Amino acid sequence: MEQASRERKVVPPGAPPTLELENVSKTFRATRALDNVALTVRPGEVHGLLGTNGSGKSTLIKILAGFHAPDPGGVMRFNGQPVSLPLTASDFRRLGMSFVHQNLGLVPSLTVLENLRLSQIALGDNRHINWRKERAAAQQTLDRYGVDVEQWRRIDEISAVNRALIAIIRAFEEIREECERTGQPGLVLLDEPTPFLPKEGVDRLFRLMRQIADHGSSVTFISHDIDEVMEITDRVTILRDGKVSGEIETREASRDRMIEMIIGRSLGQSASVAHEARRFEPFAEVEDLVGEGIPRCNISVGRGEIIGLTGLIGSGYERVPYLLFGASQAKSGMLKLSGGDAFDLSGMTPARAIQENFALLPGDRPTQSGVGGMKIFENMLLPDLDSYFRGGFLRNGRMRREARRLGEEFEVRPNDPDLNLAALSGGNAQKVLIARWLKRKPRLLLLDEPTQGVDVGTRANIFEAVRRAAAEGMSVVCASSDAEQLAELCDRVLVFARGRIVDELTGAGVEKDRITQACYSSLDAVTANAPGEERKDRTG
Ligand SMILES: Nc1ncnc2c1ncn2[C@@H]1O[C@H](COP(=O)(O)OP(=O)(O)OP(=O)(O)O)[C@@H](O)[C@H]1O
Repeated sequence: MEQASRERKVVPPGAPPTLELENVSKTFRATRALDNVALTVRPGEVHGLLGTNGSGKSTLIKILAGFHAPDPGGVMRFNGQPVSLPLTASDFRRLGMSFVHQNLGLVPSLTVLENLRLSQIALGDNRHINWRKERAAAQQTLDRYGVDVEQWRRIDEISAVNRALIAIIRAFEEIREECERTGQPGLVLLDEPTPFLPKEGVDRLFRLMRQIADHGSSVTFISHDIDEVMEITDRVTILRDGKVSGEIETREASRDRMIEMIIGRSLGQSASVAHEARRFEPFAEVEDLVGEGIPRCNISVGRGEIIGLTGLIGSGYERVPYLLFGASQAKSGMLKLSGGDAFDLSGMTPARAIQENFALLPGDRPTQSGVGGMKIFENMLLPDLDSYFRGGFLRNGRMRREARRLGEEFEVRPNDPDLNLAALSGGNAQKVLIARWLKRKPRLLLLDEPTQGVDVGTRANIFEAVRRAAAEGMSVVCASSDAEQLAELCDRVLVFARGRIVDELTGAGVEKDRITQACYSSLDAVTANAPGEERKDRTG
């Protein structure tokens, strides 16, 4: 991928770093989340903060947001001025820092205008809001960043890309006035803002980040996507087990070197898969599935086959796993299994699906799948509780041992079955939930963005575990917007547009660039094919 322009405009020579941290540590009971961390972010720089799941990235961001107090002894300077730690929750704005957290922090039921001007409105005289003035200010902001969104639309009505853009613009606007007042650069910290976005959306976000950096402020960017990191960052700092394990200029690092610095080993060949077109025994036929956003679709899945569902955001592919599991109600459709069983999908429920030994790993795992207040071992073994009862008593010891073994296999850190799920980092919580379903050996595994937020090393392990289970006969349907992930994992990929399957890639056609290309040509295909469903078939 081509690197964006590295032209700088207004950074005076000899300017101090925007942010400097030294000896920052954070201990949560037995966990040393950060251990004497040092971080330097220069003015006008896009700085990547990388590391495996649980390496301490979010903890560091939360210290800067005044959410966590670090252990005593840490040093912080902002634009060369000492800042005393811990920060309070209002310090960051005064200093000129703002944040975009993973959930973007927008209010879905409010309009673009209200979200953009929320803090100004809240700080002003809210007995009389001058909407004409607010509208003009919001339009000026949108124009300044070249973003074309209707400001009266509610946030939940606009695209995922535009939502992310609005969150980033708002973060930058929050610091702009302070920076103009002090003449000092500010810092926007982005914690994985790009998941789920198609390539074109990521490109727009990156242009915006560059625009911010070109005006002398800095951006700190957390991501597990190495290609994105290579494309957008100037320099990266890498955390491993709470310590800084490296700092490097991006242009001096190859992709493999970067991965090695993050996971502490080379990925080897495990992440690639040979794509010869294979034949599978039939396992399931989905016939005439109709549901919200899906006018009609038919899918066949072989026994042991891994099929990917993809398309541009909003094309409907992401709804299919939920409709098959009964987590969203289908209007009609049949699921026919090769053994002769047939299910009316309009009456499917998650309880029925679990009874049939189907499993669903939803995309929004923290809220839809795991129970944060329950311990790791309870979360892992929840669907199997029956098998751990003896004489009316739950055999906690056996459950803990099993959970620890699974934790080792899936590299959960820290591997302590008695911790609450909520105490794990996002990626580690995901590993627990993936382990939970794979342990059950489901007949049909339905995945939505299965390795979202999971680091590159663990991602390879998870794919290997899924492939192993598929080799033993488990069928997999995986919805994902990540072409690279689909190419690594799937035997066959179905491309959706406007709720219909418009393309099918098999064999050598299951390749990152071809998948991306198929997503972009999908809209033409649906226009040409509508209203029927004649899909192209590409075996490459
Ligand atoms: N509130 C908490 N209580 C106890 N332990 C915590 C808490 N928050 C984080 N930790 C622990 O601190 C360590 C660092 O977690 P952190 O969330 O910072 O990792 P991360 O690098 O952001 O990971 P990911 O890429 O998965 O988001 C982990 O071992 C985690 O379990």
